[in-house]
Amino acid sequence: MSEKYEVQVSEKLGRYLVAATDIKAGETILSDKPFVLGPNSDTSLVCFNCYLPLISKFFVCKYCAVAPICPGDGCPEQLSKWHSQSECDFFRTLKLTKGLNPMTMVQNVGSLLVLRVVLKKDFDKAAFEEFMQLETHLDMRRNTCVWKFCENTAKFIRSLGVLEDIDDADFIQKICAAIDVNSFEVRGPPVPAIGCSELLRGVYLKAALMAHDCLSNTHVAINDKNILVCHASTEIRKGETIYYNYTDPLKGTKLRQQHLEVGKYFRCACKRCQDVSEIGTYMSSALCPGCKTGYISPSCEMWTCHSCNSKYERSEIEHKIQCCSEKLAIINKKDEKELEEYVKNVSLVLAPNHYLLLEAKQRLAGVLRDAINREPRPTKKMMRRKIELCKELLPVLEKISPGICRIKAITLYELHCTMVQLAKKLFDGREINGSAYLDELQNAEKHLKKSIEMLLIEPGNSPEGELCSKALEEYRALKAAITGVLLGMQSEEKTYASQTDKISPTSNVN
Ligand SMILES: C[S@@+](CC[C@H](N)C(=O)[O-])C[C@H]1O[C@@H](n2cnc3c(N)ncnc32)[C@H](O)[C@@H]1O
Repeated sequence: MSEKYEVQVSEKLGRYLVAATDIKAGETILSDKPFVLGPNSDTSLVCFNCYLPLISKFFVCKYCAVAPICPGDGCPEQLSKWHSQSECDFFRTLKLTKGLNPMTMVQNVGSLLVLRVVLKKDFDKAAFEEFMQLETHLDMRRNTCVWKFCENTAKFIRSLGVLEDIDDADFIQKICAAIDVNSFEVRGPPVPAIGCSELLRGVYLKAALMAHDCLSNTHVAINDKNILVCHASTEIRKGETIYYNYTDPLKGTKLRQQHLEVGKYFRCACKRCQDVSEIGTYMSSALCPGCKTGYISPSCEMWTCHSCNSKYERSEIEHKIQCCSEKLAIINKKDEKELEEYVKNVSLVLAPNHYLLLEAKQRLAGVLRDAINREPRPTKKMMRRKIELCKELLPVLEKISPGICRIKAITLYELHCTMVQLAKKLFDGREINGSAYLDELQNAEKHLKKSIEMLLIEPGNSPEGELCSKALEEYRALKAAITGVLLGMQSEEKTYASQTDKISPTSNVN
């Protein structure tokens, strides 16, 4: 199969991918195995072989007697294994020649990923050279705190004696930088029965070349074998740039830009970043204190109302927004009342789709979902509120993540669940008739169908893939319920018709 993309180079983006052909939404653009995958620099201890968190105790590898690994029966069979033969031999030699202690590796687990890259230079030369071509922004990092932090890794790796044939004094700094600028977050394997997992970082040499845009046209998923699959989230025409969103689309422009500047060393100038209204969502805007209906957004040193044109001091508005942000940081985000109170109060200050309000609303929808699932008799009020929240979130998601989008798929699924539950409750309580019940079920079916269309590209055993299987089962059940209601209505009509048939002659006589 010929590649769906080609690599181009520009002064602004460096290397980047463009579509080599027209690509439809949902089509696979590329799949990529990790060049390296491993724990973060600030991680807690994980098994060096399978990356399961080592919570209370660990064993060391029988062969090298250095690498901390899973205790008991060892690593689960189905998980990828990362403690390679060459690494094991390397540790074993160090143990014998320099007395390398397992505790040294335990204390330096944050440097493991860098060490694994260094070991690749001898065992996977071609890929290693490709890795060393990746963007590093080394000059922007030099003498910053991140540089100083990486010096600890450099010192540790030097102490293992693997850099003796390397002349480049910045060798480890380059590797740390290439990992920081190019890696993808990867969910580590979940601890059986507990479910928690460590967040890992993976470098994918093909996928790393995708440029960023806050309105991306791709959807990236990493499966349980750590293979990254990139699909088009919207149609991409031949010659168009393939964009991946490096940052969180649910954050406002200032936060997204800070994240990109600090972690990826560039200033984003995409359509969303250049538009103070954030493509009409007003996700960083406040309510105009003057007209109370318009939204104010920053323009130069002032904040200006889009509706009445009033102007406000930047510091005054930013202080108000900062207070809303600090308040959200301290409230109990598992408490329905606290979240409702926050939404109520902050709605008097912020635009309705401000990212802080959206975060609170998303959390509130989650708290209501848990309560509805937990309670034997959830109230209609709870269900209506959850439906309202999902309906408020969806149009914003449609604007900031057009096409296939994971959060949108989950929100649509949640919306459908509660619509079905509420409709059933109303119908059983004779508060709506069969026809209104049918309408609600059919509307819920549309949302569920849209959700499934997006979830179908998620890897089978990821949480989203599991949601997809559940959604498919529910789709069948919902179809059956709809047919049941239709049949019920038809037989009622027949009964009604046969009753009127019986009545009619009499009526006619009259
Ligand atoms: C993950 S790398 C992408 C591959 C890189 N262009 C290369 O040649 O190796 C991320 C880097 O690409 C550049 N980049 C990506 N998207 C960009 C954008 N929208 N604007 C400016 N620079 C961008 C930045 O230098 C950023 O740090």
